[in-house]
Amino acid sequence: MASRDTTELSDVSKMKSEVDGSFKRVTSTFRSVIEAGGQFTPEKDRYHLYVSYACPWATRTLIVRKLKGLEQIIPLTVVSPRLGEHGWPFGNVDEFPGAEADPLYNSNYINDLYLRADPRICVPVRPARPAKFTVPVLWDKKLNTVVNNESSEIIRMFNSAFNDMLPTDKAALDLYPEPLRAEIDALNDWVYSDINSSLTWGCFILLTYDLQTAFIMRGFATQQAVYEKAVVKLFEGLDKVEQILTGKDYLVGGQLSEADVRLFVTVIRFDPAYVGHFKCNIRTIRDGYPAIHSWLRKLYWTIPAFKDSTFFDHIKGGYYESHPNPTDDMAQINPTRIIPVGPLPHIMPL
Ligand SMILES: N[C@@H](CCC(=O)N[C@@H](CS)C(=O)NCC(=O)O)C(=O)O
Repeated sequence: MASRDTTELSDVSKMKSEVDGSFKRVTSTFRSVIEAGGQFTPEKDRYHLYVSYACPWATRTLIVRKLKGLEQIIPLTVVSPRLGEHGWPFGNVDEFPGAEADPLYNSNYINDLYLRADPRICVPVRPARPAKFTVPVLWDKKLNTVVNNESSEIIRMFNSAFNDMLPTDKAALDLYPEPLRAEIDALNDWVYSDINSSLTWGCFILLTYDLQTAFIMRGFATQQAVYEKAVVKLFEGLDKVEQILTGKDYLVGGQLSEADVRLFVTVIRFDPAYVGHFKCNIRTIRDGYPAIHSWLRKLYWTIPAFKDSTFFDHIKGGYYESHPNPTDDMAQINPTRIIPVGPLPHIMPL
């Protein structure tokens, strides 16, 4: 958990519209750590994970939970992908295949959980919705609070905090291995201080952040110039990933790491959602980036944690059907709510 706080670089909920149509971020709320001897100790069935399959950040936690075999230790609840004016609805409020009710408190919205944890956090951020309550949420059933709502930190906890309870092979799987940590931490530092600089070779985590940021900026940008700058930068980033992945199966150190997880959740959404919804259409992954496409398909088709955490109906529902309040700035992106059928298939075979 050593790396610097880069949350404000990744969290759509922390962004505020600027005059040029881009977005600015504010600081996160729940940043506790599960660790032996701490307030939140590693325990079976003490914690509960709330996610949306639509959300790339939440999907990071799903993939790592599954890779590490934490399904029996940390139960999961999936909300409806249709983010609305009251936030993320549970399945009892907005029926959607795969969306569930809240088994702990029968909440209507993810917001209810945040307010249960801290009634003071209902601070207006955008006029259309009174507050921003994000997924993923790692909830503590013992203290009735949010442990952490920052995916990059949750996946680090999942990577190591529960190892004593896991079978040897799962405990041995290290997605943040010691020899790579300095590199990853340095990258996060660089992102924190200089996100707008051009990308550096080998900055895998940085690149993931930058791609996510560019997607968001491009999608939400209301000004042509901001859009064009962001989309060009995004594709320059993809060009570099393409070179990095040429002849390789993984991003860092010849092994699966959190860098792959963090990039996968973005790239898997690219052709089905970002190309159309966010006008990210200079090239597609399937037609423009053979190395990325091969890496993507190998992860998806050969490692079940990746495929089992990917639900294209939720992804498309999330992007194309969310934000029904027409005054919400994000509602401007797809006011008709029509969901494109393609591309078919959503992911190509190996
Ligand atoms: N930094 C957070 C970002 C989480 C985030 O932005 N989640 C979005 C969905 S992709 C969300 O829940 N937004 C709620 C809203 O916009 O009201 C993380 O990585 O966990």
